[in-house]
Amino acid sequence: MSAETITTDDEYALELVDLRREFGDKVAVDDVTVRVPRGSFYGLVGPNGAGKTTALSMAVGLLRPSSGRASVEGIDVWADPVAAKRHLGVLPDGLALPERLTGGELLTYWGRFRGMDATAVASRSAELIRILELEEAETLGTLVGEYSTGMRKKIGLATALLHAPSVLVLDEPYEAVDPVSARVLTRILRRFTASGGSIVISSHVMSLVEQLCDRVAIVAAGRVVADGTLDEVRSGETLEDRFVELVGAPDVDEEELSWIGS
Ligand SMILES: Nc1ncnc2c1ncn2[C@@H]1O[C@H](COP(=O)(O)OP(=O)(O)OP(=O)(O)O)[C@@H](O)[C@H]1O
Repeated sequence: MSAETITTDDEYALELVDLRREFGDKVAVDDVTVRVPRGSFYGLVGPNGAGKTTALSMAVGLLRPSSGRASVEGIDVWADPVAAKRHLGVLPDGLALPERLTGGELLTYWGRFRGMDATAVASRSAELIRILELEEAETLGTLVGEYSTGMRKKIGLATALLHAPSVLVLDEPYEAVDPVSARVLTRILRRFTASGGSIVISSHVMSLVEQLCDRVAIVAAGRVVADGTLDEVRSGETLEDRFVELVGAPDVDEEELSWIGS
């Protein structure tokens, strides 16, 4: 799998500028600016409800921003979504999949829908299914609707990779994935960046982000509270300590929740 060659001079694979999204009175994403340099492995971290999924959804053309702009490889996602999406592989949150297809059928459908050549779809699908350890399910004719949570995540990743995009945007790619598959996934993602591709992941697992990402943004209450290289953001601490320091953690007094276990 090699990342597609990009001809634009733009130095950013993904650029979000003053992105904002309101839901009624709630400001979910509050003028967020994030720049992902080409070839980087970028981690977006933040507590539950911080606005990560909302920001990423706007970045990839799934959710219209209230204001601001998003571009992929220099192409405005909302002005020219078809061109921008050609460069993008996306694993959205709560991925809706055709439930009545097997994993292999889903990849075939997806690849052909994207206008890929049938031979390339067949060989890449078989490779992805084997590498992501979905072969047995395929042999048994297991439908995607019968997949476990982790298997759904893996077939979702396969759809994101199939057309060899240059930018991957993956919302919680490791969630519910077993340790063996996680290693495989890490190998795939590392190879992707080594061949020039760019990746943005959201994650709650700080150790994983420290291990994988060279750049990080911490998002809290819809705003970026720190961003830069991993070392800049950590500033001599662990990412988890820095995260808790910036985001804050509520105290739990001795008396509180005393009914638990009573
Ligand atoms: N469709 C929606 N309608 C109303 N509010 C929404 C909608 N989607 C998100 N929100 C709100 O926007 C805020 C940000 O949500 P978002 O899902 O982006 O957070 P997140 O950082 O991805 O959280 P998590 O880590 O729990 O997945 C939350 O307060 C959420 O309730």
